[in-house]
Amino acid sequence: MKFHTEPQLSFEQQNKIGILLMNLGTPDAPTAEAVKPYLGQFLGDQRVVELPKLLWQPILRGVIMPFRSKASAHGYEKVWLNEGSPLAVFTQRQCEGLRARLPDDVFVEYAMTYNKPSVPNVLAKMKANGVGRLLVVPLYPQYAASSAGAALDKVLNELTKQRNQMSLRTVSRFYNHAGYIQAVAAQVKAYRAKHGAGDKLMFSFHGIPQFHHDKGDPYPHECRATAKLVAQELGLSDEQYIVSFQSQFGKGKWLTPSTQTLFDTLPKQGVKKLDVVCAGFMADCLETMEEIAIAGREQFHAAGGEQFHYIPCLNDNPDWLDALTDLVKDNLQGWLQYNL
Ligand SMILES: C=CC1=C(C)c2cc3[nH]c(cc4nc(cc5[nH]c(cc1n2)c(C)c5CCC(=O)O)C(CCC(=O)O)=C4C)c(C)c3C=C
Ligand SMILES: [Fe+2]
Ligand SMILES: [Fe+2]
Repeated sequence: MKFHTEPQLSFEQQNKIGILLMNLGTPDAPTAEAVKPYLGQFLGDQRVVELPKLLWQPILRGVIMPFRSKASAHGYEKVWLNEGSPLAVFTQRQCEGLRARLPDDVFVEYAMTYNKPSVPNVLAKMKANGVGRLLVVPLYPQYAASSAGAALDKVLNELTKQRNQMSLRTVSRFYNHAGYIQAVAAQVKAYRAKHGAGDKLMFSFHGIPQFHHDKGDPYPHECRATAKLVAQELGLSDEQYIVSFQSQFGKGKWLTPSTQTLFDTLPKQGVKKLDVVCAGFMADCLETMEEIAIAGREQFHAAGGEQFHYIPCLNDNPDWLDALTDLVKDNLQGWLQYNL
């Protein structure tokens, strides 16, 4: 059947408000077997790798998936928590924190763009519980087609299959939301008060291919705007902070300056004490815990750096959960007041 059968609920029971938090997704276990299908889904998405399927799929399946899944699994092993993958653990805690801060009749869930919990399954659960009005919040403050765009695609695609389509609102970005900015600034301030401030504060954001931006993806502008606002909140001058882009994938040109290049060059330019904050990641994950806090630290010290401080992501920080609640409530305007 092209369109789903609707759950057997009375007309009056089908108008609940649902909040869907979204993040990228992560493997089920830190093993090559578990990483392989996850990478296949992720890198098979044309939002992420914009190559024709016929050209890319054989390279992905034949070369990338077998080799990269082994290398990535070693990385995941180093950061895996008792409860599971950090990204999944922190996203789940954010979901619980938001649920606790909203009225009981608002249905709060999270889904992942890749792997599980999948959008089709979570939306089916929401439908069964009477959700008729949906607010989607991808947990990426800065919009990139390859992150928030890919997440929203999954929701929009599911709506094309619903017989009684949900009313839909999306928060495609919140890079300048005051509560988010203040929560990041407070996190940096608290860390520096405890451990001392470095010579520079690095804002390291996940990179994207340069051509995505050239074709209209606003992502780097939003990253720089966030960094500027946080720096202002902290009273930092332009010389006291730097914005860079990490996690380059493949051989094409990505956004610059590259975080990994700066780990090599900054000590030679006299920056011996570096503080790094990954303000574009709402949850610590492989890319922050392994690539920055472990590999980045080693690289910085090998290049002559003396002190490397990694400032954790907001994760389940209550300031951030309060800000997320405000962001959600702002975007529910009208919905909370009226039972349409
Ligand atoms: C801001 C969010 C992200 C953007 C934009 C983004 C773009 C992007 N990523 C890749 C390739 C990989 N990313 C990987 C992991 C990963 N990426 C993000 C976020 C963004 N990616 C997160 C939160 C994570 C961590 C997931 C976890 O389980 O902890 C990986 C997989 C791991 C690895 O093998 O390194 C790849 C691959 C591309 C190509 C891209 C833009 C086009
Ligand atoms: Fe990524
Ligand atoms: Fe630009």
